[in-house]
Order: sequence, then structure tokens, then C-alpha cells
Amino acid sequence: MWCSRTALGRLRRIAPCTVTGFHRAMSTLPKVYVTRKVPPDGLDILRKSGQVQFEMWDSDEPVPRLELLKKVKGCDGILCVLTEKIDAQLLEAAGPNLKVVSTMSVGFDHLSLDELKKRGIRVGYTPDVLTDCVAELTVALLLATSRRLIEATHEAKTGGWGTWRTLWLCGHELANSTVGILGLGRIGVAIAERLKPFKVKKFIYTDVAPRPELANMIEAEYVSFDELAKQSDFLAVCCALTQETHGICNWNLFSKMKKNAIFINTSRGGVVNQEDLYEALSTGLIAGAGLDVTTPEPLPTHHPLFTLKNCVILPHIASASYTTRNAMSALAANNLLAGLRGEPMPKELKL
Ligand SMILES: O=C(O)[C@H](O)CO
Repeated sequence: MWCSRTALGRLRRIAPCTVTGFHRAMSTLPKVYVTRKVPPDGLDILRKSGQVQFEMWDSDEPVPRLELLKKVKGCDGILCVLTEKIDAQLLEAAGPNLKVVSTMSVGFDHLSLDELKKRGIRVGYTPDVLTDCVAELTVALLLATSRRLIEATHEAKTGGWGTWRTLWLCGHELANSTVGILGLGRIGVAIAERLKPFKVKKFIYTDVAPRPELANMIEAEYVSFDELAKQSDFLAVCCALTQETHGICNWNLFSKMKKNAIFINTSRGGVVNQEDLYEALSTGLIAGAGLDVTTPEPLPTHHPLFTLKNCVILPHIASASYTTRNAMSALAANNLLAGLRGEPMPKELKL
């Protein structure tokens, strides 16, 4: 069911296009496959553009791989989300018409960039529009973890709340602390800006190289990876998942961290060695961890990390506000349309 603007634009659920004349008129428009039900702002942009005929997997669940491989055949563009692996197999299935892949995410570890580059396919992604939302959630997760909020509500609800006790449910505070950022980018800066009013003493960061322009905005000091581990009372992981960062948060890092340290990850699960993290948390090597991302996702409910009181796990919701998800879908749609017109995309990933 291939659709474009006009009458079909009004339909929330995309209906089969059965009008013959309409089919003829559409046949010259570029074909786009949208791999998930995207928020309304992005969908409206596609519908109203009159520039593409598109089909959407109209569900909150991921499109089955075989269906995806079938649907992308002959497409000029794909608008995807982070659960779809855009790899050689998929690009082969799509065929030579494919010009643009637009992902509704800032992360791009689900895209085989080499394969895309080899085929001259342009890639759009959605940085910036989610920065505030992700930073806000990171702060919430940090506080929930360090002040043991999940444990505390559980105790209150289940009868564990006895008399007021001097050290019961004590946690760690931000005032006078050192906050470390692993991978300083827009999101790391936004997190630091939000944490500063909590009277953080010092911000430190590490990255492949110093990033003075960003660091100056939050007066953060560049340190080595080891120093980041040693000095941080709170460590926020903000780096992209790449070959270089895969599993970078492992025993080597945790074993150098302070006993009172809180580890927070809102980037990608793949940067963490979860067995090592479990060991560090269960033996009291570090005080706690807050994870918005895991490997795999969803993390199976029987996973050992779920048994730990000092590990707060969220189901990858850092960018989950209505405003942000709509902004992401709108940007993804605009990237796609600009790419198909052969124009610069609002946010294009340089391959
Ligand atoms: O990569 C992204 O955009 C985020 O992880 C989704 O919130």
C-alpha cells in the first residue's frame, strides 16, 4: 500500500491505494519505506510534501526482518528507527534505487556506515533535537540511582518503612562532588549544565582528544581515561557506540573507580561489559549504576543486573518526551526529503 498526499494524507492508518489514476500519478514519485509508526509531526511532513509515495510499518513493534527485506525492494529512501539493522543484506535487498537512509535517532550504530558509503547512499540522523530531553533524563536517572529512589519507594510500599533510622537508605550527594563525562559532546555539556546548580565541585571529561570549545562551556578539565575513573564520584557515559568504544566500560574502568562512585549510562549498552559491571556492583566495588540502555534491549527480566538493588534500569527512554519524539520524527522526515531532492540535509551524517 503505497501512499502520498491528497486524500490519503487525512488517513491516520494508511489504507491501500486502490484508485488507478492515483496509482498512475504516483508511479513517478520516489518510493519510501518507513519502518515504524513514527510520531505524527514526521508523518505529516511526508504526507504533505507530495514528494514521495511511502508505505509505513504501522505498528509500535519492529517490522519482522523478512518483511523489511521485502518492503525495501526498489525503494529510493528508507526512514528507520534504531532497531533496524541497515546492513549489506538490507542494502542488497533494497537495490540500486536507494539513495537515502534517514534514521530517527542520534545514534547510528545500527547502520553499516561502510556499506552505505560504498554504495553512495546518504544518511540523515537526529542530533540536537533530543539533547535537552536526554540530559534531563540522565539527571533524573543519576538522582534516582544515587539517592536510591527506586529502593525507597519499594520499601515505603511494601512495609519496609519502620521508624526513622540514621543511616537507612543513605545515598551519595552531588554537592562537592566530581562529575566525570566519558565522551564530551552536546549531551555531555547539557548534562553538566543541569548538574552545576547542584553545587558540583568539578567537571572532568575524557575523549579521543580535548574538546576545548565544549569543555569551556562547563569549565571541564580534560583528563586521561584512568584519571576519569579514579576521580569521578559520578561518571556519565555519553560517547557513541563505535568499534573503539565497544565494551570500554569494563573491569579496567570499574576497578579504578571509587567505592562511592555512581555509574550512569544513557548512550548505548554496547559500551559496557555487563558481566564486569555486575561484578563491580555486587561486590561493592562501586556504589551504584543507572542504565537507560543495555545489551540486549529489552534486557531479559531474568538478567542478573535486575537482581541488584544498586542498579536502576530504564527501558531506553532518554529521548521519550512527546515534544522530542515529534521533533525527531520531523527532522528524520525533512532529512529524507532533502536527501531525495539531492539537497543538503538539515542533519546529515558525513560518511
Ligand atoms: O539514538 C537515539 O536517538 C536515542 O538513543 C533514542 O533515544
